[in-house]
Amino acid sequence: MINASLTELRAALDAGQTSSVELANLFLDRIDRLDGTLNSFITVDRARALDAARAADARIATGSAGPLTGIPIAHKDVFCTQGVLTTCGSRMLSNFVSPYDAHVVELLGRAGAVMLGKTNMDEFAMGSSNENSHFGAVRNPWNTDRIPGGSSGGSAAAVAARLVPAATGTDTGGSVRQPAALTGVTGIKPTYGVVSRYGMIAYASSFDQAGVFAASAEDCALMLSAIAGFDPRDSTSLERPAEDYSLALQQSAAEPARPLAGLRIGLPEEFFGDGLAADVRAAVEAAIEEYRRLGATTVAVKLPNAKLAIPAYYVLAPAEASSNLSRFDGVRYGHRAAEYGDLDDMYRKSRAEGFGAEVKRRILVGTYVLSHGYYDAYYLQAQKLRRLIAEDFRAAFTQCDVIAGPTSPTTAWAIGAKTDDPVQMYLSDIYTIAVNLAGLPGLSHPAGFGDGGLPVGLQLIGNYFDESRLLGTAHRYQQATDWHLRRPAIAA
Ligand SMILES: NC(=O)C[C@H](N)C(=O)O
Repeated sequence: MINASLTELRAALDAGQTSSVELANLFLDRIDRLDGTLNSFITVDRARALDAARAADARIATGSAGPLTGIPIAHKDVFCTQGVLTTCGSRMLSNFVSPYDAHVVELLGRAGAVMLGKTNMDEFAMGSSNENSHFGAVRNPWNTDRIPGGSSGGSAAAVAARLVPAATGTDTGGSVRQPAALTGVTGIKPTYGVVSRYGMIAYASSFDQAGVFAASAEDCALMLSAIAGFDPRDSTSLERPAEDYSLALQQSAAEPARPLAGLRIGLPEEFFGDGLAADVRAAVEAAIEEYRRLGATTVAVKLPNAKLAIPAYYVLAPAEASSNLSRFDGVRYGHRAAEYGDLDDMYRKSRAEGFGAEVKRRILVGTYVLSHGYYDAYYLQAQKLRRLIAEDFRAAFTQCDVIAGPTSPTTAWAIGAKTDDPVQMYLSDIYTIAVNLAGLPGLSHPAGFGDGGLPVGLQLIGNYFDESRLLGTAHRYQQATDWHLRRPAIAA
């Protein structure tokens, strides 16, 4: 049961072969047993999970279950959960209990999914390795000396280790796709505006987008269908009719032996240049060969400004973060220094104590690039680069339907290997961040293994609102391959 797909779990629940309470206990017991090593959860709420599971079982008994009713899930600790701790991986919010649910939490709750707990993450989603959490580093289930990627590393590691069958994440600059790649699971970040940001603690609001992790594209489609759709409480939520992303997966192919016939895959030369590790390149090229075998054609495309994505992002995201994080002042909620003089001293001490080093670095950078005299030189320039990068993708999509390449230039590195070098850390998102700058959807799926048996991910990038095509493409690949079914020993 621990390796079952969401569809298989649904069938087992509906047939009475298992119950939601049984499933919740099964996965909660795994968390108890294994998460001491992985540290993928910040909060586990057994009592609440079992209450929700009992309610799900009652609903299943009446025949009114939806696709996710009774299925255990976990939420990244960036999503507000009423009555349950929401820390965002920070000391600043280590005592924060939200008075309301995030939109994503509300929708999955309404669908009857059973939240087991909240997953570990880089503080305020700032990081690419999950070493920036106030609650300690998360370990990669494939090799516990390695990082799982970040910032949604807790969700990715928990799904990879089968502590939970599916989980939510957020992707501001790669935070769903990169950890999905490094832990060997499937993850999708939809088009900016497809999922409401209401109740998702803001980092860089023009980039922040919720996404999901699961073993397969098929499972991700079920999760994404549950959380996508217009929400008037988020001003950037798009007024589009809700989509059922599973439908695209069910369509039968005109040519069964070549189910991807007609699909044009763009391969950007910039994604296969210097800096790409040989083992990752080999796995990704083999996966692309498989795509060709399935009927797709490949075409060389150019993203000439993609190399500027990291510098642009690391101006814009900190700028937005410096504004968003100004709300954490110790007055209404969050950490407040125990001793202080006047009000300014209280602010200063509360923020100095509440935020970790990377968060402080970004607040400083963000404040600097927005300041008088530097705004034009940095912030405005970065906005222009953002436009150029989006324009590159627009041009590429006149030649192809999806873009493919590696998700991450390397496999998971050793814990501590990049903590002293923030630029090296930032560069690990070299292939993912351009997608956030453009607001496009992106997916990462397992595509084999590199040196040391560490997972490699392949990234598929789609045009705006092409989530169905991304999921459908990955699904065809997964029907023909079994990388997504491989599990680390911890899940055997
Ligand atoms: N939040 C993210 O998407 C992670 C990205 N590496 C960052 O630190 O900003």
